[in-house]
Amino acid sequence: MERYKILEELGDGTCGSVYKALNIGTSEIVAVKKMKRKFYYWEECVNLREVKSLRKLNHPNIIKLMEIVQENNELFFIFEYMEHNLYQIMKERQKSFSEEEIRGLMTQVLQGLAYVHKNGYFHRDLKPENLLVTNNTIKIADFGLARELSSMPPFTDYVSTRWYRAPEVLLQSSSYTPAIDMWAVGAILAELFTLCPIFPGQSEIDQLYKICCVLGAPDWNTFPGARNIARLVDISYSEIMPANLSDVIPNASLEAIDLIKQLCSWDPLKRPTADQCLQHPFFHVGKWIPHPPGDLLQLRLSNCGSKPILELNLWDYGTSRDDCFLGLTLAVNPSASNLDRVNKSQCTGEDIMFCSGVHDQSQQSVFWSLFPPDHHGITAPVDPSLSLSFSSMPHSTIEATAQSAGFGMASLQTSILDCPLLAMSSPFQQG
Ligand SMILES: Nc1ncnc2c1ncn2[C@@H]1O[C@H](COP(=O)(O)OP(=O)(O)OP(=O)(O)O)[C@@H](O)[C@H]1O
Repeated sequence: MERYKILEELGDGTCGSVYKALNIGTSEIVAVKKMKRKFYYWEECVNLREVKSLRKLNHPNIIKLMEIVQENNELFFIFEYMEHNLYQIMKERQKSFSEEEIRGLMTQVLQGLAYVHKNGYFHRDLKPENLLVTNNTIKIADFGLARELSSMPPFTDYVSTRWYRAPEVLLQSSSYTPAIDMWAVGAILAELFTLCPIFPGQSEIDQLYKICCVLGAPDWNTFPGARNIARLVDISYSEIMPANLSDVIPNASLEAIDLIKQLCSWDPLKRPTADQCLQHPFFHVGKWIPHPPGDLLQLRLSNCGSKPILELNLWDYGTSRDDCFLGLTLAVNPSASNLDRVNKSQCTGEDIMFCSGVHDQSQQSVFWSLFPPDHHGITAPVDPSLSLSFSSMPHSTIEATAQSAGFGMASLQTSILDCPLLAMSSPFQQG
């Protein structure tokens, strides 16, 4: 270990203490986990769950185990270093994450988790402290409790931190599945919105009670073979009514609420897998438009304070000649102050608020513009303040920075119809 210079302690966990360290030879910053128990034989070391699982798992969203050092009956894991963990980030944050940020984080967690599950493991201790973050990258860490799917139940040993512990674990079911990780994902997703744990139980019984307060009592038959079912029976006698999840997480969209509901299902069989989650509409409402080579397709609405954020996915318009020649004009009635700001800051006299080419070849471009409703002959519909029309417009060179992008017309309509200020009105007109 003389190759490493310990710089500071990062965390003190159940199994080990973690330090930030410098690899003197390479000048690389690493995280060193010094295991608390002694290891006398190399076989003992390589048989550790953390070693067995991490040696097999290689994914951009899973923390990389770089080296294992056994020295003087002590065992050290050398990991790639990450600057923060999600718990610290949430604790220090003053305002909640935007849904776009949450989508970005959760997509990565789910991709990492899907990979873990596909490779025959489940993590069993997912919690914000075990999600490590550097810049915008998040990685799953602490595979100390990871378990091979093929290992035989019953899994009776300690599993997962209480607040993120699935009901079947609290009730000591005879077997656990990767669905226990999906429960934790649901609880973490909810917490990303509110910055508070959704089920902050103070004991195992209180944990079940807190879950009942949000979800209501479960079906008795959900947990056959659960050794602690009496715990739930006691609680359920108090006839707790389920809460409205939208009241518990008021800043979450309906899509997010639906995903959290599915993930936090009492019944493990009803929870979606990590792959299924990634297909959920929550991840497809406002996805980023991938930047085409050589161009930035950017629509900055939220920075101007306009509501709602309108997002269009150009890929929904296909690549056929007709599609590409179609200029998409989006006419919205933003608030006057927003409009002023945008016009002054970006458009210098033009009424086009935002637009962007896709490729350099103008004939291949699809672009959109955002107009105040009464300019250039585009009149606002009688009542609703949004209209959409297609027209062939000259290609503008005004550039805007991409803030968000991307959903198809179907979801645009849905969100618009949900919002009284933005009922969809005028029909599409092909120019
Ligand atoms: N690669 C890393 N880079 C930076 N910090 C890390 C890294 N690995 C772990 N940490 C920090 O150390 C803390 C403890 O690490 P870890 O969870 O691996 O230890 P543990 O003993 O298994 O803990 P637990 O009691 O949660 O099981 C983490 O919450 C994290 O803040």
